[in-house]
Amino acid sequence: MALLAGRTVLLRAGVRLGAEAATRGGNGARRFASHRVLVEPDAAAGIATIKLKNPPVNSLSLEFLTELIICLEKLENDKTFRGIILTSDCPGIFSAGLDLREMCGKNPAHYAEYWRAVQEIWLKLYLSNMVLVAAINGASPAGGCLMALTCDYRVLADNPRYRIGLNETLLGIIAPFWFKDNLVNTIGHRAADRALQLGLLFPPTEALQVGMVDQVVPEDQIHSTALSVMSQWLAIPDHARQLTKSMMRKATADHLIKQREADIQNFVSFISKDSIQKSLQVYLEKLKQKKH
Ligand SMILES: CC/C=C\C/C=C\CCC/C=C/CC(=O)SCCNC(=O)CCNC(=O)[C@H](O)C(C)(C)COP(=O)(O)OP(=O)(O)OC[C@H]1O[C@@H](n2cnc3c(N)ncnc32)[C@H](O)[C@@H]1OP(=O)(O)O
Repeated sequence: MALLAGRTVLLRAGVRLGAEAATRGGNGARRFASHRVLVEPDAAAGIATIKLKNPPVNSLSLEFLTELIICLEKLENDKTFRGIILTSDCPGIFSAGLDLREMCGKNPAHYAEYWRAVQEIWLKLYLSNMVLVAAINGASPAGGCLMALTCDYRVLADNPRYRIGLNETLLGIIAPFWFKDNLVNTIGHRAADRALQLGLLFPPTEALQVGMVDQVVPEDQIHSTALSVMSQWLAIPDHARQLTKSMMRKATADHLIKQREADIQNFVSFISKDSIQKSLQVYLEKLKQKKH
């Protein structure tokens, strides 16, 4: 069982906590990994590296999100860790964002369950007491970008194929208000207005210019850079940094928390529309045909 949104929910079949590997790392720290979320602990440094491993593109399926939520809960409750580096185990892809198959051809109850999990992961990441550094080692569209935007610092590997942004309009869908709020808080209103309307995916140089990421580094330096950024952030006393983080983020998170059920209903009715289903199916089909 896992705690989702203050309520206890049964994990869906296939997401079995019992399937985790729990071993001890070299430094004695407990290492735990689910199927798709690898955690590499460095207890001495107080840092855990989370590697997303849902090949081929780390799309955020309900099962993957559930595993990630459980993993974050565990780390948040483990006093050993003060910082998380969020990165990908899938070469060239940070995350392709929400899994389009969860939003196509399913029933309203499924859409509602899925959207609650999307809200939950965002709240968990955005309000985390730990320092979160995104080591973005691949393409990061839409929900992938959103995950990175929840972090306290973003390092992007310098590869023109690694584009990042909220491209929802290109799919004929709309970034929800809390995606928008997170982006506005990061790059400012004017740049967010343009980026959201045009569904812009920024290559590294432009992403840095617009403030979508904080640093662009050669690919082979991404982890060492994330570690050095982390040590700078961890040098700040936790209580002062955490209260400041909360002061900066609480209003944005509360905006969603207060409207959570209404946001789910909005999503379900929007995504259930025939026209939206058609757009998503066409988009998925285009992705599949790209290779042929
Ligand atoms: C009133 C308003 C109220 C509420 C709100 C309303 C609306 C809700 C808004 C919902 C928000 C959604 C945010 C999202 O995250 S939507 C997802 C957007 N993601 C994308 O656009 C990325 C699409 N993917 C790509 O661009 C490329 O795949 C990528 C650059 C990531 C990788 O390219 P690469 O060439 O390496 O791989 P591909 O051959 O393209 O893909 C491999 C297989 O993976 C499948 N795939 C890719 N992305 C997804 C995905 N997001 N979901 C599911 N499946 C995905 C792809 O089809 C290939 O499959 P196969 O052909 O191998 O079967």
